Amino acid sequence: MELEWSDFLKWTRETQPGSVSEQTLTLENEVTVEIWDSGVMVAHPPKPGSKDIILSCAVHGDETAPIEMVRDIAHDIIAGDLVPAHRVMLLIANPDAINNGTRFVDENMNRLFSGAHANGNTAEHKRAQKLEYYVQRFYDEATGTKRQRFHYDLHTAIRDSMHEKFAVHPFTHGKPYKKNELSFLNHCGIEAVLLSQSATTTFSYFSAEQFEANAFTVELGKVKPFGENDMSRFASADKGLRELINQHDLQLPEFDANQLKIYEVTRVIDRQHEDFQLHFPTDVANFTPFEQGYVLATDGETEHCIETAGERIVFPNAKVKIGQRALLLVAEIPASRLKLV
Ligand SMILES: O=C(O)CCC(=O)N[C@@H](CCC(=O)O)C(=O)O
Ligand SMILES: [Zn+2]
Repeated sequence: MELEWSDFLKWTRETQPGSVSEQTLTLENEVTVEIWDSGVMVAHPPKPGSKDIILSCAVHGDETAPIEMVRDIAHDIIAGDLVPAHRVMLLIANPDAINNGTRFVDENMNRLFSGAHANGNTAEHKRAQKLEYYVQRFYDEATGTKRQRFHYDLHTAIRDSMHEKFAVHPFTHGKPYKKNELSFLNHCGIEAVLLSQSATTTFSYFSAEQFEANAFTVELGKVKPFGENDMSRFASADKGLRELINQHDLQLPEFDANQLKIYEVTRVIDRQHEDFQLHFPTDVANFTPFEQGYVLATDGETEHCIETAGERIVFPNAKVKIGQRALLLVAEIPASRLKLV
């Protein structure tokens, strides 16, 4: 399949990952664009700034709004309308799942990073391994000192949410949270940050843990089919990410704790039995609180209840495979409790 530079998403959807030879194009503005694989584009100006920025989408194939955002960013770079000041990698992670119109084909790709891809042999396992390699290569190929690494893994959620836009901050293993990163998320219209308290096998945790990248899973709204997204609802995130790319030294307002809700993950409930049921309807939004004692789920003989007042539900999903996360419980904490730098 001949590479269609002007329609990276279409070409990606028509091309099998792993079947592509690398290609390079130098634009009139002297930005070099490289294609490393289906869905893998790297752009760099002749004198890149200090940031190495990764934007990924379609780790879940039916989360179309971020795919449209990344598609348009790729298009605007190729057209010369968005001129990167820094090295940028754009990833369309799971083209097969996009074509299938589903979250995944065989295996949830966002459970296959940090080496978990070694436990199976599906196309998603192989692609996750390749994506890890591309991330490593992208960060390793940077030259110059004092590099700042970024990875925004863009998603939309299955349910409505009391915070339409929120980010999951991968577990820091005790390292402090960065005020300028929280400010940037806020600048992108993110209303809440959820602090993960354990190692995971998500894409953002991989980049944060392996490469000390400022990496986040960013939930920008609700899953909708192509053509049904109101892109005006994604405008702040789109603007912020484009500014990160095309400004040498993006100036951000001071971190304002009043502008961002902070939640800590209090419990991760993994499905253990075939007989797993959630005891609230599908239209209950993420971050909804329940009263103490409410039985949220039964898993075989086990009941999962609200243990402390103020606990809220996030990402409930009774259909996950046994052993995978079926529900997160979170609680709001004051920003004053955070170790910040
Ligand atoms: O809406 C849902 O239930 C899932 C949305 C989603 O895909 N969330 C990510 C979060 C990843 C993280 O915890 O960093 C996922 O479940 O993979
Ligand atoms: Zn997702």
